[in-house]
Amino acid sequence: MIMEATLKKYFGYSFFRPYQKEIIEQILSGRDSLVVMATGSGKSLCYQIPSLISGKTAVVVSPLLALMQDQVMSLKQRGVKAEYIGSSQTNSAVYGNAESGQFDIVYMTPERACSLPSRFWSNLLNVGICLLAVDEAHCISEWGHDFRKEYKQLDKLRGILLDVPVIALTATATDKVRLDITNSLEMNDPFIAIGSFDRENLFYGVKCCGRGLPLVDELVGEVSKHVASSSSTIVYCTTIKDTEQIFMSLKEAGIKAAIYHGQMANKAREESHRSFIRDELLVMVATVAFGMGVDKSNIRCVIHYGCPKSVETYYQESGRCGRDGLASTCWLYYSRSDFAKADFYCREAKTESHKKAIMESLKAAEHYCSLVTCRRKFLLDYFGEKIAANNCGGCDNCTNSKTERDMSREAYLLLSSVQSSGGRWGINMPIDILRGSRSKKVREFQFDKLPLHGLGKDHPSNWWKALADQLIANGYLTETFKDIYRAVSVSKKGVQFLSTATPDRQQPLVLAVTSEMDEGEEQSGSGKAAGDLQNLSGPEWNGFSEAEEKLFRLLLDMRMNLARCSGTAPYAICSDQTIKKIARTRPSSKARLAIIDGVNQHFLTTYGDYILENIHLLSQGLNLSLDGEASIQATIIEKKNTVPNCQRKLTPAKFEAWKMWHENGLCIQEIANAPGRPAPIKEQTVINYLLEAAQEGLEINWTRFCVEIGLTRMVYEEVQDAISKVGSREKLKPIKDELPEHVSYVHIKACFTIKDIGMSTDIIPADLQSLKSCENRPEGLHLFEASIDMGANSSLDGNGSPLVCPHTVSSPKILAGTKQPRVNDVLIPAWKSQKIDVPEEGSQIVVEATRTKILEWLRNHDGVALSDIIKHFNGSKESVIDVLRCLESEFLIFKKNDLYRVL
Ligand SMILES: Nc1ncnc2c1ncn2[C@@H]1O[C@H](COP(=O)(O)OP(=O)(O)OP(=O)(O)O)[C@@H](O)[C@H]1O
Repeated sequence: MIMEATLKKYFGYSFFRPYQKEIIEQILSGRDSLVVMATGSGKSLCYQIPSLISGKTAVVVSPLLALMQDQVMSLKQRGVKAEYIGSSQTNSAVYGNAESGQFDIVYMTPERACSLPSRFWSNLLNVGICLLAVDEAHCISEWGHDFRKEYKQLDKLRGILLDVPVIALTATATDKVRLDITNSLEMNDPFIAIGSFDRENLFYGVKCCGRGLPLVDELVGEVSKHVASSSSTIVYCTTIKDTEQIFMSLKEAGIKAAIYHGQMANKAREESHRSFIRDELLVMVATVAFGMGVDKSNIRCVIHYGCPKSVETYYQESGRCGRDGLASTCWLYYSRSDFAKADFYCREAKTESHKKAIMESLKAAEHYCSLVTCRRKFLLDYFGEKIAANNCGGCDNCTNSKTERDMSREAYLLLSSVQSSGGRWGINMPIDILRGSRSKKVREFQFDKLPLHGLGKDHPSNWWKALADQLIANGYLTETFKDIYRAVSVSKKGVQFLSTATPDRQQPLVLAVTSEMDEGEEQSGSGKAAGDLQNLSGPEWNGFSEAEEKLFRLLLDMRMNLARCSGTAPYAICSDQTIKKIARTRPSSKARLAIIDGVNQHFLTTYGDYILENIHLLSQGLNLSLDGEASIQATIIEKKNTVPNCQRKLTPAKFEAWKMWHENGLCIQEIANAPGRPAPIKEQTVINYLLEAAQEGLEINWTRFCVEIGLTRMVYEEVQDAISKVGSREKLKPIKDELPEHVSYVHIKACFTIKDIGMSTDIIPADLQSLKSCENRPEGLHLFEASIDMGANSSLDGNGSPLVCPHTVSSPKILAGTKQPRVNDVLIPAWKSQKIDVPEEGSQIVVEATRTKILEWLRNHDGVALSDIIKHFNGSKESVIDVLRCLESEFLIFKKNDLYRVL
């Protein structure tokens, strides 16, 4: 319980993401842990929360000072006592305070950690260390892509910090690297958590500058689009020269950008970093020296200018956008000449095997560039994660309509040319032969005498290279490396193809016409991708009205001002995601502001009043009502298909069930027992019908549906966790086995549907008690009596889950002297409220519901339902709820599983 309370208090979140809770539990129990989870998946919380719970210091080893400073800045904005020890630390008291355990979290580099005197450690041990975290732990391994020898020496600390659990964290680690980490840190039976690498909110796209496309112009256009919408972009270049060139091109186009590379002075680099993370400059043009662990959560786009050196680095660098979970884009711009940079990348290699590893990495990155299939699938596959679907809907290859055609003749020519030239050259030689080159080499080997010579003149060289990529990807050609040189030969599959072919007849071979091949076709344009991004962002933001969009922008400006006044970065105050939620719900009180995801105690107490005042004024100016979630919910629903023309795929029984629920407003239970049926059907069957209707695109008021089946956001998160653990959705049973009893198959199926049709989880009530039931009724239906449910209109589905029929409840007994509950009052779901026994008039002494009294009473009771609180305070429901809301917003109490507790 304390874990959730701590999460909300300091970070403002109501739910843990997959694995976070288990990892924290393991660390708190003293067990070493290795965490391999995607960039932005929330690894940091795993070492931050244990310290806040245990009251002991967490020591975090992190590779870069800039990264530590960012982390410390963000943590301070959350009310966490954090500091770093390092050369740029200007506060001389930090060292002493750290040693005496004054901080929750202390950051330091590996060099610093290994050079601190043993007295520091023994003093800190005396006051208490809860963990030693090694962030970016792949730096330990020579097999990792950022090897740092200082990381190798961290094992020294194990001898000093006896019994202190070590947690190593990284976003990318192959099996070899994982083993290196656990061995090097002398981990003892570590708990290993490996999360999914899928970043669902990221769109992946590649652009190639075949046909002399003005790539830089294209890039400038893309960046200016993001600047226009006030969002941040990183452009990664492979060389300092490119970095300067792109920086200048942006400047010429009037785009202000920061620049960052290794030849700049430290101070200038720091200034660039600072102005980018504080949103003073929205674009950063940098070499890959920039960004390890950059914490800025609102980067909307990462562009790579030039093919990266490996898939690992690409995944990590591109993953720096969209850390707040909002839709973001990763573009890779490359030209074929990038593929000839092997010697540039190999210059650091000291051994043959290292050179080989670099070449293999480069080959994989090139493969990513020339893919014609799903890019997400490729990336996940690369990290050993299998997905069944071939179309992710979130990459250029899956969203652009692909042209395919039979290329058997061209394939025949290329394969023959490779074979005739002996299969020992790179792809350029066979292509030169086909294109009729009379170069010295061609003549020297008499390839100009081959019958194929000149037969491929019709296509430019890059056309043939694009075909070669596909033949390699499809296994007709094999590419091997010798030193930094590559050789292409015909594979077994290719030989088979050739053996059945003649110059005039070949077996059909249908391949994609890539942008490099199709000269008449437009390149996959950024305009298209922008549309695709909308799909990724989910319906919640598409439901923004113009006025709400304006409010969102104004609130971003307000956050910028707050950040400037507080000397911090805007994202450290709260994420864009949280601002969007505020713009959407427009809370009128602190209590309502507090329940928004991302709003923590520090934020509420420091900025709460100011923000509420602004929301009030700005909403008034824009003619927006406060507490507007319901109206937005309606907008979202309106946006969905309201015309039930999807009847076509539903059987009459299913469509009828949907109509009864949606149009006639009957609840699930009523539909199951509808008069006129020869025999009642199971409620579970009705639910399945409704879910199928939703999948067919019919409108469903999800909030109402969730209330009826008892699905809360917590249950949804639990189901997502279970899916991650099981690793597949194919079978329900293993997922159900991972879940607590109260989560039924019905819940699991509903979660699947919500996710599959791309609904935002915001439509799922955070808790059922605080729902305003009438807002969830279909338009024009007012069957619900304004009443507290005292009746027994609850029933169980096939799995023992409560089903609630909110509007078929009996009238409550209302105490004289208390106010009649209004339409918008809190609904107590039937199954929760059955045991409420509202006292008869005058039968009890009235206990006044004041802050102090409620707080004191809760202190003496561990976990109390709202109904029992109301009962104790003599049913004076309205004031009880008001007081509870206040106490909740002040983080004095919290609610979990519908029970109130003191924090
Ligand atoms: N339980 C949660 N609910 C909502 N947001 C969360 C949760 N946990 C973390 N986040 C947010 O997700 C974002 C990324 O988290 P974090 O910085 O910990 O990622 P990370 O895995 O350490 O990434 P990297 O590998 O890049 O360092 C942050 O903005 C963080 O506040």
